Amino acid sequence: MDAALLTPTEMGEADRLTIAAGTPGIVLMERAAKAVADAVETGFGDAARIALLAGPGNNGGDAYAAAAILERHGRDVRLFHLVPSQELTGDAAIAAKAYGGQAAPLADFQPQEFDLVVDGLFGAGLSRALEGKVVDLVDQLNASAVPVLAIDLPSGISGTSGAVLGAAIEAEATVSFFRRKPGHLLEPGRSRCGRVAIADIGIEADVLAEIAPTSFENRPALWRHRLMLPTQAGHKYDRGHAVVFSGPASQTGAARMAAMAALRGGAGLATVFSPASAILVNAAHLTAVMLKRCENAAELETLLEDGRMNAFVLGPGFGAGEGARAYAEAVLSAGRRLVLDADGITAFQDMPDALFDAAVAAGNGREDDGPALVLTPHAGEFKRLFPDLAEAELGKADRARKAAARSNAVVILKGRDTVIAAPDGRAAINATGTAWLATAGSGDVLAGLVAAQLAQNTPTFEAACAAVWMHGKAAEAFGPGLIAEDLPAMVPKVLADLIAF
Ligand SMILES: NC(=O)C1=CN([C@@H]2O[C@H](COP(=O)(O)OP(=O)(O)OC[C@H]3O[C@@H](n4cnc5c(N)ncnc54)[C@H](OP(=O)(O)O)[C@@H]3O)[C@@H](O)[C@H]2O)[C@@H](O)CC1
Ligand SMILES: [K+]
Repeated sequence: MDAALLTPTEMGEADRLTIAAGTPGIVLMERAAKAVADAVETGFGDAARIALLAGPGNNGGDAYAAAAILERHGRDVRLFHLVPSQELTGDAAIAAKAYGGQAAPLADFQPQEFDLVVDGLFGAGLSRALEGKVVDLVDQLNASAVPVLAIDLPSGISGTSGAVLGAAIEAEATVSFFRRKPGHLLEPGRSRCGRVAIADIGIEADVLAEIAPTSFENRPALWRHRLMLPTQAGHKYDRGHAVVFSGPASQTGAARMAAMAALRGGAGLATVFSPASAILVNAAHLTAVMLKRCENAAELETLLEDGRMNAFVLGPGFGAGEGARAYAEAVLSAGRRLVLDADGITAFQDMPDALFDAAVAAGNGREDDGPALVLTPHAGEFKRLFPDLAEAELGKADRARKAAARSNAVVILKGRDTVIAAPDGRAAINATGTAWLATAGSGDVLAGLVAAQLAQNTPTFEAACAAVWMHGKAAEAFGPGLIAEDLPAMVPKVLADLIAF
């Protein structure tokens, strides 16, 4: 549960359970405020004049309590309130009463008079879009060069979806409590948060068992124990056999990159299935990866008789047309797990139900492994299979969750904040990677890395999560100037770190 993310509602539940177990809410607020004051001291120690903005709820209460601590530390603080303190209720009212320092209405706030602004306007309780004077204030603050430290979330960011509701503060740093929220990791929330620090305010991890969160940060803690890493005694066939379908002669590179990634990711063997016309081109480039002719569905049926070929990739550079549909359906009905990417996804745009039905049929009896199908769409490909979900007012995690449930597939919805979702409702949000990953062929390598895990019998959701994480780590390890071919070569280093983990 280390990787759990809590939605604002779930965080409220953690709060409620902790209070019910005997810790008063004001104590939690004091601890939250202490964490905020500590973050001011460590991150903004030389800020001479500090403004704290207090909203109408407990986020504002945290601001009052932090102002009191900073003042006791001798800092020059001034508090600006959205509503008069007499209108506050509960713990926020207690904190406001205890603060005896300077306070003024928010209308008097001028960002340029300060070296640091602490944002306690809205946090987990944001329930609608910001409007009116608050939007003007946010715009003015963002346009100023004054750094902002956000309490819990930058005001205006949804903790559930990371969306900007009306307008949102751009923070340099954010202090949150107990566990991250999805909005800290999903864009644009992630960028608005700046550096995120999570403070322990005395909420015990055992509340998570009762809350049963379904969102997670994609970290090794989530899947490391399910990974099948090679053992000394193992044989190459124990590590499975990944197969990648090649496109026609003019577009074979994508399949080879995916196959190389499958091998580097730990598959015992990798084979490219190539149409006859592309055999020579593929042969000229392959060494460790093997090559077999696969001209049509009938030939595929025969090739599928080799039961050791257990994980398939279809789509990278495959080309448009009906061939992809027949191949995908054949692989799934033969009980093999399939990563469907790029052209493989597009091939089903006019008949997504045919794919989903095949995945449901293949998924039966696979409870231990999870779904037989992995879909790896970017936003445009996602829209081809799930046009209604692409347009619905949903956060990215819920969008991917609904797609996974509908298709009975693990869905990797790609982007800077890639989400991996399973039909059972779990969703992991990835945070590894660099801007350099947005490069031609990067997705082909990812598909191969997923297949590497599937070949090694890692359950589908964990396989997808591990592959996405490694893909990002490989990019981080390489650094600037990355092209897709560089990624497989970085995988050994990423695996070494994982094994040492
Ligand atoms: N959970 C924990 O463990 C702990 C939580 N702590 C802290 O509590 C914070 C959550 O507090 P919270 O629930 O009071 O919500 P908060 O973010 O202050 O906002 C609610 C207020 O804003 C209002 N409002 C909403 N949207 C609005 C809009 N667009 N425009 C205008 N108004 C709007 C809303 O009005 P209403 O919707 O009721 O009409 C209500 O009055 C959390 O972020 C953390 O900082 C810590 O103290 C320690 C432990
Ligand atoms: K805030």
